[in-house]
Amino acid sequence: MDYSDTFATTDADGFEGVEKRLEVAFTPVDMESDTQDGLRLLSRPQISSLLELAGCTIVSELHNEHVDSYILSESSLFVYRHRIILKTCGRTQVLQCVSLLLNYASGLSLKPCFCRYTHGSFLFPLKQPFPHSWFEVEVQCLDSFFGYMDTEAHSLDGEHGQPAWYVYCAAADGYGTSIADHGPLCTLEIGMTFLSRDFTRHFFNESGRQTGSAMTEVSCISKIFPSSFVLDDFAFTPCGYSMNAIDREALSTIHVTPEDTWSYGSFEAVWRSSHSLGDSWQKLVETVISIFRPLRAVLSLHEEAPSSRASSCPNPSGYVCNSTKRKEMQHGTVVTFQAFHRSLARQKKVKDIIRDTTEYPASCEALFPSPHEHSAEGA
Ligand SMILES: C[S@@+](CC[C@H](N)C(=O)[O-])C[C@H]1O[C@@H](n2cnc3c(N)ncnc32)[C@H](O)[C@@H]1O
Repeated sequence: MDYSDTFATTDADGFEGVEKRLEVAFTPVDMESDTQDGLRLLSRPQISSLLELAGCTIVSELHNEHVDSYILSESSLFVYRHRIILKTCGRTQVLQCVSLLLNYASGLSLKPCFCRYTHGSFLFPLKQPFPHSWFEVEVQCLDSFFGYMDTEAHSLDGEHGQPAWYVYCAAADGYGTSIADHGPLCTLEIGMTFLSRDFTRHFFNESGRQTGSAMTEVSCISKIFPSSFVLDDFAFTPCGYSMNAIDREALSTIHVTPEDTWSYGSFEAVWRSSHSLGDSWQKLVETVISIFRPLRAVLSLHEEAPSSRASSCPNPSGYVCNSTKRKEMQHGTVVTFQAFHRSLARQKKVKDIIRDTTEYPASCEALFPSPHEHSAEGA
């Protein structure tokens, strides 16, 4: 089928789907000043001011007893009692809001104890605004806020030695030992480029009448989540899709940029696990990749309670792994990075690959690592 008449684009210069992800964890200045709600006491005007500095706005929201979840014009925001995760794409300037965030947190008697900043290789790096075109400059900017902690920055190589994943971490003294108290977190991020057209065709909405939930169903994204997750999905006009899903403290977020020339999709999941993960997250990766069917995918797993054995993902079916890196961070957490590409054996023609109609998995119920076995302490 020829889709050329169906597809539209929103930006003749190309949309940068690759997100910049900033996570900051806080601790009370002293025990007396600790509150039940912590960062969740930030007012809507305060949140809007932070987002304005980054260059985005709220388009939808969802709340439960642990987390406030927002879909943004450019990706997502999650606010927990002691942790904030802000993920933005396009030409947003996520680091521009750090100063104000620390200010607001200080007003709530909270001080930062951990920061992690990550992103994949941008599709259009030189179109990124300051300080995002160069990782070294981003690191300088982050150090200006968090440099008094233990910091480290790494570029992890993908195919042909090209940097493919960037990670910056800052941790206050004692953060490593406090992980057991706050409950170790696992964060899985997958970035996928050149998505199958059979997948991306579901995310065009020129009439503005398509709903996010219809896109979630028809694309099979709904199959990723057990029924315990509450989904908030949003269809952009004329194209594009974002979704946040929450289940108690666990979160997941998916974003799709479907435009042909710069198609990009991302999947993220954050959950608590003080136990060995088994192979649940690996099955989840297989499922996500079988639904998005990208030509290339990069994966990062950040474990606060790393298992003694290396946690890497076996090749999803039809894919080859061309890079696996494991980095032990100073404060005891571990990042595993992997890069995959579609197997050459299946690459008859790029045209055939992007039109491939591989069957979707029947159901992915119960693959998602369960957050229920862990404490209900705020993240
Ligand atoms: C849904 S957002 C999410 C991008 C995300 N980081 C990803 O993984 O692709 C981007 C998509 O929505 C489209 N879009 C439409 N209106 C938009 C808007 N007002 N702001 C940002 N993106 C918009 C973009 O062209 C693009 O296809």
